[in-house]
Amino acid sequence: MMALLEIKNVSKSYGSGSSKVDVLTDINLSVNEGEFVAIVGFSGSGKTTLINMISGLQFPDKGVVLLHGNPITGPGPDRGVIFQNYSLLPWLTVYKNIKLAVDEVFPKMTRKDKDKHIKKYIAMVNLSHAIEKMPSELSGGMRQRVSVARALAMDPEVLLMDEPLSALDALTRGTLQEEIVKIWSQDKKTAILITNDVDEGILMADRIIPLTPGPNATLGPEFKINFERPRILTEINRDPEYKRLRNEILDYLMEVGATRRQVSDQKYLLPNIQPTLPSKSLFGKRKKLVSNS
Ligand SMILES: Nc1ncnc2c1ncn2[C@@H]1O[C@H](COP(=O)(O)OP(=O)(O)OP(=O)(O)O)[C@@H](O)[C@H]1O
Repeated sequence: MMALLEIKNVSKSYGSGSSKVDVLTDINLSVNEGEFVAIVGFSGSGKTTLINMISGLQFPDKGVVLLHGNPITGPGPDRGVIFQNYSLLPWLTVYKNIKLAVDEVFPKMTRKDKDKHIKKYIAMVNLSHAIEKMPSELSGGMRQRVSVARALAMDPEVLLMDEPLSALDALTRGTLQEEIVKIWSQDKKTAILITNDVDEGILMADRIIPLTPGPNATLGPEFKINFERPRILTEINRDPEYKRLRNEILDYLMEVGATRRQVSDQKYLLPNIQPTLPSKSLFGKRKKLVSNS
């Protein structure tokens, strides 16, 4: 069987000359239709870069990313992305944020069907009561749910999730984890989840693949997650196999993390430089350098 998605010998760097950083090196991954794969890794190791190359927002320097055997040339409705930062349009209601995406993917759908379709996904993430609200009137968890509903309403073949739940409180996070898995299994989607949370990976995925720390981050050995579905967190928490697996993955991550630190400690001596911020006084209120989207 041909894999739905194939990443072959992919490498990606940023910058050039002496400031060149080799972020990802020789990434190989093959994902079958209907699979749920979680990639866990350290912050800054290149997880977002990897997901961007699958979604078609960025391209490899070396190697290829194939979908159904064809190289990915850009973003497409076959891949739905759920980002970490919601990315909703602030001037549109919940309904209209989702409608905008649905209009784009299903231009021929009748108004009535479209309305039904949009409302179905809003109900699925339990936001029917907030359908006419603006993003500014919603909590972070609710915004993230809109973003989940929007990605699902586009009915993509592959669901790409870039730490979609990391900004949420534990309770909301747990609910959304369950909702995403439920929809994935009902709608027979293929899912790739990027996360820094091993427990999240164990709860949701069929396989966990670690991304080693950068630079030159690469995918490590895979860990199969064989717990029956539906998985109930409180139940698998008590399973000795859960503890064993969790420790095995964490041990692996710590080991590659520690090795990497040793290597980089020897290699680079970082100069002790304080950044100069464009503020009036060094001790005054810091100016906000980047605005949140
Ligand atoms: N456009 C860019 N130009 C230069 N360097 C970049 C660019 N984008 C990312 N990087 C660098 O590449 C590395 C990997 O970034 P990336 O965002 O893919 O990592 P990540 O694992 O998703 O990080 P995090 O977990 O913090 O979100 C980082 O060191 C980052 O500083």
